[in-house]
Amino acid sequence: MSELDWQFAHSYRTLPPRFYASAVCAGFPNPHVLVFNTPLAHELGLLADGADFDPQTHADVLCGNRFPAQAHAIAQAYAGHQFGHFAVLGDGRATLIGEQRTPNGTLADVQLKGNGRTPYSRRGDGKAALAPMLREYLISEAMHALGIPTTRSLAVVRTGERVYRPHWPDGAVLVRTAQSHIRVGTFQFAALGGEVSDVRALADYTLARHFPDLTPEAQASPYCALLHAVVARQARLTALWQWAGFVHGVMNTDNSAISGETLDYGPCAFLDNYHPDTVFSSIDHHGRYRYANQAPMAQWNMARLAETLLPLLDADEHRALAQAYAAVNGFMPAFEQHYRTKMAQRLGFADNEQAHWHLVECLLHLMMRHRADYTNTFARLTLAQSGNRNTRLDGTDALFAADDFAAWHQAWQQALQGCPPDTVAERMRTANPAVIPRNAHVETALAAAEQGDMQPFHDLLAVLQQPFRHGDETCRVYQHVPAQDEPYRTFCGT
Ligand SMILES: Nc1ncnc2c1ncn2[C@@H]1O[C@H](COP(=O)(O)OP(=O)(O)OP(=O)(O)O)[C@@H](O)[C@H]1O
Repeated sequence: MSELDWQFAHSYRTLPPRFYASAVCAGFPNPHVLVFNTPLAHELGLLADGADFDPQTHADVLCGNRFPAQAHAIAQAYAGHQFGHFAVLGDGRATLIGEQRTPNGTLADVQLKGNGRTPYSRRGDGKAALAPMLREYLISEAMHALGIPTTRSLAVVRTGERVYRPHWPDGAVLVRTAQSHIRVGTFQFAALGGEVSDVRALADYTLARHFPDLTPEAQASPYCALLHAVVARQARLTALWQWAGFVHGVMNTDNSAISGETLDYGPCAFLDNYHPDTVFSSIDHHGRYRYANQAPMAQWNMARLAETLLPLLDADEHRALAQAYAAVNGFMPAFEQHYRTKMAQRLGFADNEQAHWHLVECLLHLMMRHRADYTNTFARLTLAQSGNRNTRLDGTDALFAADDFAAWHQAWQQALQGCPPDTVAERMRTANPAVIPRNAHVETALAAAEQGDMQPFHDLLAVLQQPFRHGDETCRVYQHVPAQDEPYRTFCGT
């Protein structure tokens, strides 16, 4: 039976000691591995291809009861603006056990989430409940399959103890991997002590780890280049969220990853019917992180990052500010470019010229007016364009029967004239997912898992791992849109 081949680096520990604290092993009574991501283990170099592996024999390591011999477990310090209010935070329920050297030469953080208290836990228990950890596994893997940069999920381990939450649910640990867990909030933490040398140390570390082409050795203005590079990644990420109809729900600066990966799957969810004001988080009373506000909020987070870098940008305050403004102001044009291109592809266009974008805008407006389902509308158009004209999908009937939609459809088909139909259909099939992790289906799978039945979870996961299989019968079950009482707001726990 194979072992997991941990090849750890501990580069984060080269930062000044105030950036982290040592973490200790957990003592869970009866850990049981519920789900293990074998393909990801291969990608990370943890398992050889074809290896005979039983994750159960690694339950103690995967839940944090025992650290691998090569581990130097730490909790990372960070700060963050949470719903606009600044707080000093840190991993209160997470432990970085090491940075795995992957076969392609990069480092990937291996972090346990929910494995108990750390020096940053404040009054929290450091634990996590089963359903939210399985939810993070499911949605992060769905995001990955959709081509959206994200932290990944290696395993979920039920710990064998109950945690103090409503209904005393089972406790669990998620094993999460990431290009890194450096956050905008990590830079805010670095700047907090007032030592420019701390910000410089973190910036240099970030450059070396994520942007090796931009290091001080390679660039005249490495810190300005770093800011531009992070802005570019965040702009692309946010555009992909908008394209997919993903509402992150808690875009605090401590959840904004410098790597440009989606981080923290607490109150997130995907749109059912299209409406720009959709909010899923029950604590987001003013809609700060509503669907339509995600790009401005991501840009706001970039401004917070820029503030921390000001002393490194230029000795002259005005010149530093000018550089910061220029970088942060680059967010919206980059976002628009990515978003419009992806949305034009949804309608089969290769480019996002104004006339094509106008068609997208008009369709979104019609979808809002007719309360049409976002994903299913594009999936139905895709099937129709592929010659499958009679396929009806939930949440699209009112739209497709409307006169204003017929006029739009005619204009769209006219715009497509001259484009090879097969190319258009193929472009649409790859730009429009057939399935997304709809809240209702996710909740059903999690409820079954809480009762000890993991089959619905695995069935849903299998479909989400191949989201572009239009017309597939298995997909159809998950294209069903259950009736909603609340039109635009859904509540989901974290
Ligand atoms: N049960 C808990 N015990 C201790 N600290 C906690 C607990 N739950 C959350 N925290 C801490 O509260 C802060 C905000 O929590 P949030 O839910 O945004 O993060 P998270 O989901 O725990 O972690 P991440 O952002 O890494 O996914 C973080 O510093 C987190 O570590």
